[in-house]
Amino acid sequence: MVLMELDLIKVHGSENSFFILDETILERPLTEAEIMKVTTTLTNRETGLLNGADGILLITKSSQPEAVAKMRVINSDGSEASMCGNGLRTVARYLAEKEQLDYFHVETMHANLLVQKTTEIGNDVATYQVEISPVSFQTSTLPLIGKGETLINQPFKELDSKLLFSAVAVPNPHLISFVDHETMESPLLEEIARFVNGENPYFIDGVNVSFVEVLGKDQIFVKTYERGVGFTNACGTAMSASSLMYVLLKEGSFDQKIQVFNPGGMVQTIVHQDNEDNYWMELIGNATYLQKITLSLSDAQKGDFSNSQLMILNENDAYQEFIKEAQNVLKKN
Ligand SMILES: N[C@@H](CCC[C@H](N)C(=O)O)C(=O)O
Repeated sequence: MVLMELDLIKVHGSENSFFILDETILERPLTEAEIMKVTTTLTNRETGLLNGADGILLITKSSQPEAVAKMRVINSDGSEASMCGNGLRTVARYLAEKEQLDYFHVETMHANLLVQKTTEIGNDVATYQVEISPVSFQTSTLPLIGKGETLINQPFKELDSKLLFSAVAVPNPHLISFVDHETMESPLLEEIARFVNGENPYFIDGVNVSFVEVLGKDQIFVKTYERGVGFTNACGTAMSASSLMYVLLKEGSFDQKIQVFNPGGMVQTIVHQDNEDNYWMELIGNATYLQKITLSLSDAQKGDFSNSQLMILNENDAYQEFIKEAQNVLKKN
């Protein structure tokens, strides 16, 4: 029997890390069971490939005439998410280079999103700009049960007695609270996130939970505990949703660049509102390749990486340099 080979690229967007797996170049599509097994095995932080990752970004054929391909997002626990902002930047780069395009649509679970190559955010840092939409404040879209039609900057006493929370789908579900520095550093985010991602009566499908600290005019810091993963260095949809809340609730403005710092670096966002009162965001940041890996499907499922072929790419030094400079700018302000 001929073994089916998988070509993977380990990538990161703000150190939110993934394996890109292009199913369109395989001999046959993977079964759902294979996708689940490969994801949980490769991404495991202790036993996975190259210290694991936060998920798999699966590229499949699109059924939509305007889209170049479809991106599926599989969290490290094997659950499927509707969107991934940091991941979409890296998929945009992969498809841009494969198809020789600079500006195109990628199909995601709920929308075809516009992506484009853009001016480098730092020296030699491949940078992509992606659309984050559709946005909904209807609690039924997250879903969030028992808290009315919307929850925007309101108390949620079952989670905390003092904080105010906003629930927004972009379209994956986010729960956001603006906090002070001391609260940001406390164990509260993890406690709340574990509760709403375990058996609970409110978020029956779980939710990504973020604390946001305002650092200055158009500068925020966002830390996220992701549904299906746990703490990640950054979550692109969370940073976009947090930017929207910053514009709606704090001193941010529409159509203005916001710098969003996160434990893995920094991105830029722009929040827009159209004539029909719909919101959408642009997320701008790195799309960094770390390694290219070839291994058989059966080894990927077994977690045997001894026969895998590895090519290390030298892009991360430029990214680390960019982070150093971004943090210096922050210190000076
Ligand atoms: N890290 C991603 C979001 C990935 C999906 C999320 N864990 C979910 O289940 O909704 C991002 O950059 O947006």
